[in-house]
Amino acid sequence: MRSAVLTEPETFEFEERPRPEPGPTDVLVAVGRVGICGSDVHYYRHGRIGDFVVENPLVLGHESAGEVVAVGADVEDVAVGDRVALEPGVPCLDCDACRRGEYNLCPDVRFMATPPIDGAFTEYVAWPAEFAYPLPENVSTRAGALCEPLSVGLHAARRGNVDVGDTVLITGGGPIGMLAMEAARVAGASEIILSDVVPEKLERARARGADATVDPSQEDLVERVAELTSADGVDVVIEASGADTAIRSTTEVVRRGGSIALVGLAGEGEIPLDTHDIINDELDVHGSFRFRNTYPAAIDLLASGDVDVEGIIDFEMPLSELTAAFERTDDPSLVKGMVTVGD
Ligand SMILES: NC(=O)c1ccc[n+]([C@@H]2O[C@H](COP(=O)([O-])OP(=O)(O)OC[C@H]3O[C@@H](n4cnc5c(N)ncnc54)[C@H](O)[C@@H]3O)[C@@H](O)[C@H]2O)c1
Ligand SMILES: C[C@@H](O)[C@H](N)C(=O)O
Repeated sequence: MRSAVLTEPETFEFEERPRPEPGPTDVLVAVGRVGICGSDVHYYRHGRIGDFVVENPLVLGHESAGEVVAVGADVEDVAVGDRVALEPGVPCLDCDACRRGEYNLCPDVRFMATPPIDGAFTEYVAWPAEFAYPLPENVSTRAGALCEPLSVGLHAARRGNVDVGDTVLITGGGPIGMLAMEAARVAGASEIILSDVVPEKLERARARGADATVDPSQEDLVERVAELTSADGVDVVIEASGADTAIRSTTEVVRRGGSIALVGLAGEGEIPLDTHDIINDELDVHGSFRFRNTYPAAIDLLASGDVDVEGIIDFEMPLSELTAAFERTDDPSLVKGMVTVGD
């Protein structure tokens, strides 16, 4: 099979590799669509993200879906011919975190495209059947691939305790912010404000249902949110930009007793937050790391049409043009690039 392998920063080489053999509890999937995530681009540019260093050639891509072409002897719930979305993180299911149900916090998780685990920019992937979710007929393979960033958004909305009638501010209108917006809406938010510094992203957010948008490079975010909320502040902030200024402002734009979900990763982890605000205003500040138990909900929401993920896709390019596809994601006005594999 043909695999696109990151051999050094900014270099993909196409290698012929043996098609993987599914183990007894695995499915073999002919990959159909793979989204390009910011973390893929970061590995492509820099060869590392923090302590995760690409030391050996690595296949990137962790937002994937495709068709099952073989199943292991013990697989019962997934069949050849099923189209499936692949959940990219496979935890040990035996440690304390896994036993608590917080499997996204498993220290031994094997996560696609996180060194040394290969991802999905390749023709076939063998993956545990438990983490391959069949897609109903009315959910496309490309939507299935985006169950992954949708899951990040769903988990963030859960971590932020978004409730019916809430006003929610989402800072950052990249794929995660856009899909956190979908998640907040289905969780019951009645008003959603989205901030970004790129005008096209704000336009896109309004077209996708944001009630108001703010460009913090042009206007004061705290003042604008105060205007929009009659000075109370929002019930929930989902921080999905990773920008220092946006992270700092979370405690100022949220109402007393409100909640903050921090998703965006800043260049440096240490960012001052006003602890007096957090204490005096009884703010709930939650980290939001990847996701857990979200794929079934993501697929149901796609099947019912309650959320849209395909509308964030700006372009599709074939695996053979992977370098050009990665280069294209540099355009700040674009939200999501998608790679087609196979037919
Ligand atoms: N916690 C997790 O599990 C998790 C998972 C996926 C991504 N992430 C992180 O979430 C963040 C968002 O991911 P993405 O893929 O959407 O990234 P992205 O870079 O595509 O989007 C970030 C957006 O924030 C905007 N932005 C920049 N400065 C801003 C500011 N001051 N205020 C508001 N918006 C601003 C950018 O214009 C961009 O549209 C990244 O930091 C990423 O590393 C975290
Ligand atoms: C969750 C996933 O999308 C993210 N890029 C990560 O590697 O953690």
